[in-house]
Amino acid sequence: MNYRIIPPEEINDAVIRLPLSKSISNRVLLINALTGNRGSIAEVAQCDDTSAMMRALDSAENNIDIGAAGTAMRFLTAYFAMQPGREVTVDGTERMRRRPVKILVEALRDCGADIEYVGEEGFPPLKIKGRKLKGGEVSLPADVSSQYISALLMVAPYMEHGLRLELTGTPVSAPYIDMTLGLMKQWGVEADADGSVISVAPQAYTPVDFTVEADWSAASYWFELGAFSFGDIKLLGLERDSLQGDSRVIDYFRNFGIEAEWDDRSSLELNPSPDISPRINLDLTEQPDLAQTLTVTCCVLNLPFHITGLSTLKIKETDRIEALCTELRKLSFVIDRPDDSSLAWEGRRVPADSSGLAIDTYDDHRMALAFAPVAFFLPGIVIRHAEVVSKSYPEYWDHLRAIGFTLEEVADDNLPE
Ligand SMILES: O=C(O)C1=C[C@@H](OP(=O)(O)O)[C@@H](O)[C@H](O)C1
Ligand SMILES: C=C(OP(=O)(O)O)C(=O)O
Repeated sequence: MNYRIIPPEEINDAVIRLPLSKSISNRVLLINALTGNRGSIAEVAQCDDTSAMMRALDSAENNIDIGAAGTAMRFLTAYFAMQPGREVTVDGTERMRRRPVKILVEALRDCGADIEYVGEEGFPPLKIKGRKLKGGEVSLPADVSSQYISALLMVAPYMEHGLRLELTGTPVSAPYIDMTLGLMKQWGVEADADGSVISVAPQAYTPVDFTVEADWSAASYWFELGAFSFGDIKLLGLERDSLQGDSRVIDYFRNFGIEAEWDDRSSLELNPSPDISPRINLDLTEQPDLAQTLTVTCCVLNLPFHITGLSTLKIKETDRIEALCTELRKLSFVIDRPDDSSLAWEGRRVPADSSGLAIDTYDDHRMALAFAPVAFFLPGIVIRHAEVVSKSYPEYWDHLRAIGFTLEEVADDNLPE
């Protein structure tokens, strides 16, 4: 399904109830499963990645398909490894088979887990024979994915000797580790974080009642739209003292003239102003999921930028560095890659590609989510495979329609090659 996007003339008093956080939801589902599902969770995010998690946790089958959900792949590998008597094969999409898990598998093996690679060494699918894990002292590189660390930490309380995890290298996505530790604490499990060492003693989670907050990564697309449209947008459901590192989007968008003001605890008003920074320098080591939003925003507002901390982008739903450079070039922007972990733009443009207005999304929800607001500058821009947003934000297109956007379905035959 391809959508041609026609924006309304202006956006006035838009009110958006954001989807719930998929990262929090997938942790809460896992932790609650470890309590025997005795807690009460009001509601979790309803999207592909949480459905994959719920299906896997409910399944008595031996073959578990987690689709494209990175968190589900990593968290469930740890979960099934510590279920004595359970034997499963965990697999996912073609892309999931290219997303590395070796660091996690080796750390779990060090804890006593029995995990084999079914195909290529270092990648899913994984054959897991569950058993009681011993745990103990484990050292692992923290500069590839924080999800390995979150996975180990969440199951650590049930290891015979607990876990003393030593992180080496410069950690990426650190706020997601804090989110994990914060949620474990709400379920009554204490961890001790001391510099690069995190220790969890043997203990058990206490079931609790929990409400999941809205998703700050999803909020970023509305900040972007606010910056492009100059419209008033109110976002509902966000938590002010959030567990999500992507709440830094508030600070980042001040650069683009967006002042965000809390009406009350969970209602955030975006007020655009013309007060825009002439140049953007950002380090996104802690907020990799904002990379597409921020890069696209800089280009469209014609702001030269240097964004660092992007080393993990190549192993996400697609190689996001490659995808961004290719698609932004279609819109005329020539992006530089000073090194493996940064992107820069100094204002160089070429004539827009003749296939110009059709954006490829590469099975990556964030490509569709971040490029759709560009319609405000380029009415009629097409987002190919618009259905990809269901990974984290299935209601996105309905939300755009509700504030006056027109979305026309376009057949593949009517699009450039
Ligand atoms: O733990 C999580 O919920 C996530 C951690 C991050 O991944 P990495 O730690 O692999 O960067 C982030 O990109 C992903 O969307 C969600
Ligand atoms: C990277 C992402 O998700 P995951 O790694 O969980 O697939 C994302 O949602 O941007």
